[in-house]
Amino acid sequence: MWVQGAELKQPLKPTFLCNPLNSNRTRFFTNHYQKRKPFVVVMSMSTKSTAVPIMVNGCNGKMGSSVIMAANSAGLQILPKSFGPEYEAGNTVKVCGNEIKIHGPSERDSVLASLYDEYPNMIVVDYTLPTLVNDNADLYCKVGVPFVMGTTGGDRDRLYKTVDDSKVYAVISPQMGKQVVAFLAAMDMMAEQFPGAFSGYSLHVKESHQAAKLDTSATAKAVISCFKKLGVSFDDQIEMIRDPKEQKELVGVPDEYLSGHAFHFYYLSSPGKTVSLEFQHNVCGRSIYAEGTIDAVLFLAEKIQSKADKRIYNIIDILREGNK
Ligand SMILES: NC(=O)C1=CN([C@@H]2O[C@H](COP(=O)(O)OP(=O)(O)OC[C@H]3O[C@@H](n4cnc5c(N)ncnc54)[C@H](O)[C@@H]3O)[C@@H](O)[C@H]2O)C=CC1
Ligand SMILES: O=C(O)C1=N[C@H](C(=O)O)C[C@H](O)C1
Repeated sequence: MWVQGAELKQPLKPTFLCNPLNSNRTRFFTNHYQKRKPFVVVMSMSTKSTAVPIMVNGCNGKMGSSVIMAANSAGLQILPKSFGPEYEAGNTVKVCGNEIKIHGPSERDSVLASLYDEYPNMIVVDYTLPTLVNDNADLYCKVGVPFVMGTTGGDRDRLYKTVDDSKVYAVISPQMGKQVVAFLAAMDMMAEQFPGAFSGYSLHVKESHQAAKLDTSATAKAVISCFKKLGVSFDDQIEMIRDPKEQKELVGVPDEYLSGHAFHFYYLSSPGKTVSLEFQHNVCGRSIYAEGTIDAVLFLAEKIQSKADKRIYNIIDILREGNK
């Protein structure tokens, strides 16, 4: 990893962008990256390669296919079966050169049990739908197969309880982008260090995601909970932008990323509106999450091998251990 500083002539507004030119690298830029000299942090994806077998559920979705592409590069073994909707059951799809058979909801249990029998060191990666989170996690826990849950939504308390009760190893994170998670962790530390520091301030939050995203940003909700600990009152709705025309015109999403982006804006203002602070983290494409997911798989494989006592992890655990 290398870090290069550049003189900042305007206040720092952290903006996160995937570097579209190189899927294995990501960059932190100050705001308006096209116009200003960047303050750049470049991180290379882990080069550690191991043939951990993974089953990617939702393999032909945006995240599923990005994970498979990253898994190919990392040398993981992609198992040839995936959960999908009933109407796709029996189809074989080709994802980044891997032929994968889709299995519908009615055959999930037997397919997973026999696959786990054949590949006892397999790990499941789940990027399906918010409505499937709990049913899928229940099944992974029933069979006893470790998993990485990237899918957002569902009943999160129930999810953690199921995994905790089953003692299955899992990484659960609605945000797999390690650099975005680092920002979230910093917010959390700020909230712990300075509870109430923004007492009386009001907050407006705007998020833009591809039109197909069904739920409100889980990341925005996590950032808001930190602001609340800092004393900010937030009884407003998160402003969700799902219309591609607005995405281009209001928040400047590049055309090529209308189908896959995550832009987040947080506007804080003091009582009387004499002080304002703004934060944003903007991601184009899926590679940041796919790379974080591969790191999560490798991390989990190590934890399983070392028979770690702790069973449930998040991306902050991975960031911490990766930085030792
Ligand atoms: N944790 C993270 O960092 C990130 C999480 N996400 C979350 O991942 C999830 C998927 O996102 P995308 O890939 O963008 O969505 P997508 O719509 O492109 O993919 C969804 C996939 O689920 C599959 N699916 C539909 N019905 C199914 C069923 N009954 N059983 C199994 N699979 C079924 C679809 O065939 C498709 O492959 C969403 O919850 C999203 O919020 C997305 C990006 C990053
Ligand atoms: O669906 C997405 O795209 C994303 N979902 C996650 C969320 O809801 O926070 C992470 C990121 O925003 C992309």
